Amino acid sequence: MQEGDRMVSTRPRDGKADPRAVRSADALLVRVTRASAGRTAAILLCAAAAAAASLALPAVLGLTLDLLLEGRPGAGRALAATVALTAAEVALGATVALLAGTVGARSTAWLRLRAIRRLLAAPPRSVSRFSPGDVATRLSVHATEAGAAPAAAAQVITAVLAPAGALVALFVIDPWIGLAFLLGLPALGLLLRSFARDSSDTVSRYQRVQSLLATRLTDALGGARAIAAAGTADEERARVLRPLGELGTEGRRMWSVHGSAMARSGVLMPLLITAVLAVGGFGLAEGRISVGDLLAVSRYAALAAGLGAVAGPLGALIRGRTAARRVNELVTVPPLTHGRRELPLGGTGTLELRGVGVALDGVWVLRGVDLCVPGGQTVAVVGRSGSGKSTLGAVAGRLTAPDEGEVRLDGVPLEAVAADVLRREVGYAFERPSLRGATVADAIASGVQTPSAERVRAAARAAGADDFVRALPRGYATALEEAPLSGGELQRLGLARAFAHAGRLMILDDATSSLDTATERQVDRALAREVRPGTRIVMAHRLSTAARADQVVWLEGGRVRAVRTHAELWRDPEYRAVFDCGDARGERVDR
Ligand SMILES: Nc1ncnc2c1ncn2[C@@H]1O[C@H](COP(=O)(O)OP(=O)(O)OP(=O)(O)O)[C@@H](O)[C@H]1O
Repeated sequence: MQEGDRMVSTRPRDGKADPRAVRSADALLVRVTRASAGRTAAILLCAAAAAAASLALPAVLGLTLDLLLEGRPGAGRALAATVALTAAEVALGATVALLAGTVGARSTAWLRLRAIRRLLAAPPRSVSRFSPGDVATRLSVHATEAGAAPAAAAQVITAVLAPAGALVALFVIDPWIGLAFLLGLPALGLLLRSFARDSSDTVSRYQRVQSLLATRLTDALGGARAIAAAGTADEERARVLRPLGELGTEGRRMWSVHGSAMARSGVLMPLLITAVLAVGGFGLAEGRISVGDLLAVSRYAALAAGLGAVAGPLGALIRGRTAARRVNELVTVPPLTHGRRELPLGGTGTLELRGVGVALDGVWVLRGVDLCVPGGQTVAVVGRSGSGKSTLGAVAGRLTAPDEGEVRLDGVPLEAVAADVLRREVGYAFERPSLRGATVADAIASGVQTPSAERVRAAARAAGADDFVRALPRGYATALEEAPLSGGELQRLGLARAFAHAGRLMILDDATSSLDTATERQVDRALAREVRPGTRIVMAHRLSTAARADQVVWLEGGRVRAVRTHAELWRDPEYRAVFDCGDARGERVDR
């Protein structure tokens, strides 16, 4: 395994959502809403006040008309009230839009932060089921949609308030008019229900295809060199773009659900308003209502018909809930747990594995591993590709937790050790290190503790990196992205970082594979003389590394086949075959 390994693409499940996943995602939305509770409450209040203003407006307008027609006093004041209510409606509407934007942005940031924290706290093997493209889509597009859900929920509630109030007003003006409107409501209810159901399904499929596209694109970008070398750019482009057809289909389906709901409500609502106005006309003819009342009825009917407009925020809420499920999958990745214990002072790094097993994707890749590495020893872990060397390295330093058994360092179970103590005392170097920091010096220094500039240089010298770093345009102060690094130089910087933070246990996972033999030996000597002494676990494919180690752990199919010195093991042709030296009996060991 390498640091910054490419993650395996997941193929998200299709079809109906698991009810537990829906409940868990809804709980996440409740938590995100609580985080912006004040602003969300302000949206509700302002929108409720805007609804109240729109409800009062037709009554005041009708009264103004009646006063003007009948020449009664007070028409001026009624007109002023009309203007004030209109202004309040506009101002409150603008405030709601502003608050909804702010709540959306804050909620999105909240969700992203939680998801990123959890991804970084989880063991790499749990995170590996999400590809980088999938994670990027969930954190960008889907977090934004989920972040818009709290404001959309508030808007759905308030979008119902004004129509409900308008319906009451219609009944107050004339029960027959109210009844006429009420008769059309079941059709509207059915329409909204079918919109919510169809919309949720299509949105879920659309979001899945979005992730698939991003996954394929990032996979292709990551493997650009291999694609160019293989001359398969056209096939790759076709592979990346293949889901576009499905995206288009799902997109069209999504908008056709939306459009047909709009069209149906577009027919239903004018019909309802016409029916209401007809009944109002009879009421006027029969003297049950005044001309001003009829004007108010026409406005209230339009307001009540605005119930159809709830489809907008309802659609945003549905998209947000579906997107929250995808973000929630990141937020609920089980974290790697840590304890609070210190390691014994002066411990030499004795490592014990007792009955350790690790299962990946339901398959045991390491099983029944019993090992005891005395403090200060260097142990080489050898075995064919896929035999479990990296997994053993990961479990030995609690980058991952074992599924069975226990790992102890200086007698303390690793799961009981505090996270900062663990990362201070257990260091890693990988085949392809992922460097962090603004400059080359920062990259070497990055870790739970910041070593001095002198220690950074000493570590770089020990790792054989000092010469090429000093040859860079600004030496150690060269910006990391401006430092042209070969594979071997990158590895040496990764080693330098591990050396600068050396604790009682250091795990070198194929960390010297790109170094030439002379440099590797020089690094090995410096590691013995200039770096803090401790236990070293070295995953190796090279004969020379195994030969120099105090002991060799020979892995085969996830089990320990033997633990002996290299010289002892060398007599076994099957061991020699691991190094492709099956016939090399008596071959000089490169020490
Ligand atoms: N994230 C993962 N999900 C599922 N299986 C995995 C995962 N990572 C590794 N494996 C499998 O676990 C087994 C052990 O892998 P591991 O990387 O430990 O082997 P290795 O001996 O270090 O191999 P190599 O020498 O090629 O680096 C392999 O069969 C591999 O396919």
